[in-house]
This record gives sequence, C-alpha cells and structure tokens, in this order.
Amino acid sequence: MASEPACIFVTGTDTGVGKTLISAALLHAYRQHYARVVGMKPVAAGLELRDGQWVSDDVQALSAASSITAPARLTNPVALHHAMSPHLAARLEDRHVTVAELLAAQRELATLCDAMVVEGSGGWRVPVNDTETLADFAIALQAPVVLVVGMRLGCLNHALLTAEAIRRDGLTLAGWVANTVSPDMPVLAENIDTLRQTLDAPLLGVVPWSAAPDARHITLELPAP
Ligand SMILES: Nc1ncnc2c1ncn2[C@@H]1O[C@H](COP(=O)(O)OP(=O)(O)OP(=O)(O)O)[C@@H](O)[C@H]1O
Ligand SMILES: C[C@H](N)[C@H](N)CCCCCC(=O)O
Ligand SMILES: [Mg+2]
Repeated sequence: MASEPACIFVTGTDTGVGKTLISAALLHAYRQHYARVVGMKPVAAGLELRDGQWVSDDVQALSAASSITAPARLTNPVALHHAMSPHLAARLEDRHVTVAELLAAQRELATLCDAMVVEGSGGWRVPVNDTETLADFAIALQAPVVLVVGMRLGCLNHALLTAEAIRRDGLTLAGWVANTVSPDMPVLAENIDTLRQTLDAPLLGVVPWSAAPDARHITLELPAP
C-alpha cells in the first residue's frame, strides 16, 4: 500500500490574514523535500471573471506554488461565486456542500502526491452548511494544523481562541506563522513575543509586511512530521 502523503491544514485567525500566501510558501518549503507537492482549497468562496473564466485567486496561487498539476475537481472541489461565508454562498447557488464530499476529493488527491497543503476558508469554525464547519473537515482529515496569525490589533484574542478550539477538537497545533498584514502595527515584536509565550506551539516564521508579497521569497520552517 502506498504511504500517506504529508498533509497539513492551514487555518487563520480570520479571513484576509494571508493564509493563501503562507500556504503557497509552505508548498515551496515542501518542494525542497518532496517531488509531488500540491495545494488544495476545498472551498473557494469568491470567484473572479478573468478572460471569460470564473477563477479563484486562492486556487490559482496554490496551483502556481504546486509541483504537480492535479484535476480541479480534486484541488478545489467546491468553487462558489460569492465572497461570503461558504454556507451562504452555497445557499445562493442552491448547493449543499458536505464535509464528506470534501474528504472524498482529498482522499483521491492524496493518491497523487507526496505532500499536500490544505488551505481553509476564513477562520477555524466557518460553516460549510447548516450543521458542519470547515473544522469538521480538518477533524476528518486528522491533519496537523498550522495557524496563520494576521498581526494586527485584536490578533492575540483571535489566536488564543483559535488555538484553544483546535486543541479542543482533538487536533495538533503543529505551528503558527506571524504574518505582518499591517505595515504599521504598534509593538509588533511584543505581540509576537506574547504569542510565543502563550500559544505553546512552534513559531514557523515571521513574515514582514510587503507591498508585493511573494511566496517564493518567504522562508518558513516546516512543522515536525
Ligand atoms: N505579509 C504581507 N504583507 C502585505 N500584504 C499581505 C501580507 N500577507 C498577506 N497580504 C495581503 O493580504 C490580503 C489578504 O490575504 P489572503 O487573501 O492571502 O488572506 P486569506 O487568509 O488567504 O483569506 P481567505 O480567507 O479569503 O482565504 C491579500 O491582498 C494579500 O496579498
Ligand atoms: C470570502 C472570504 N474571502 C472567504 N473566502 C470566506 C470567509 C468566511 C468568513 C465567515 C465568517 O467567519 O464570518
Ligand atoms: Mg486565501
């Protein structure tokens, strides 16, 4: 039987904290160790019309950072037009998204790769339907979790609550990344230190604010296997 690929689930303290950028950087880091590395965005909510095609920026960024091309039905089984919570975006399209269908895609994708980075949508407990959340998908995966902390005022509370929820859900917080999404956050270093002391998980990297962030130029530690 083929061995299971390395797989991590990337969540964030919120939407817009740089999960996509950090997931792409993690894909580049995995490529130093594994040949077949692929990103998955199980649910993309918010599509753009480009050259006559509806595309997800997140899916495109993960695909650009992957070393293999896999079918879109596996790397992004659910693509919803509206930029809103997945359960509401799905409702507008009369679609019922289930954790089971996301898991089926992930299982098939796992047969094609040696390492996989799965990017969540929004924060930890974002609904995908009226009864299930993306956290349920992460639980089904039993994957270690990497938390992207968008360094801005309010992030300490969000980071600590998210870490608590991940652990209460029985998963391992394998590491966290301090992503500087605000160019002028006061006492940034002190905030990072506070999280170093309280999150009780490895800090995989501190990413500075950049006017044009590029995942290829971000160096991150990988979580311990
Ligand atoms: N270190 C950084 N410096 C400057 N801008 C950043 C940085 N990290 C992320 N950004 C910008 O912040 C915005 C939001 O980031 P991004 O879309 O990656 O968030 P996300 O957490 O993936 O959101 P979603 O929940 O929609 O997937 C993007 O425009 C991105 O380029
Ligand atoms: C549209 C956005 N960029 C993400 N794709 C989805 C964010 C869902 C957030 C839901 C919530 O927590 O209120
Ligand atoms: Mg994203």
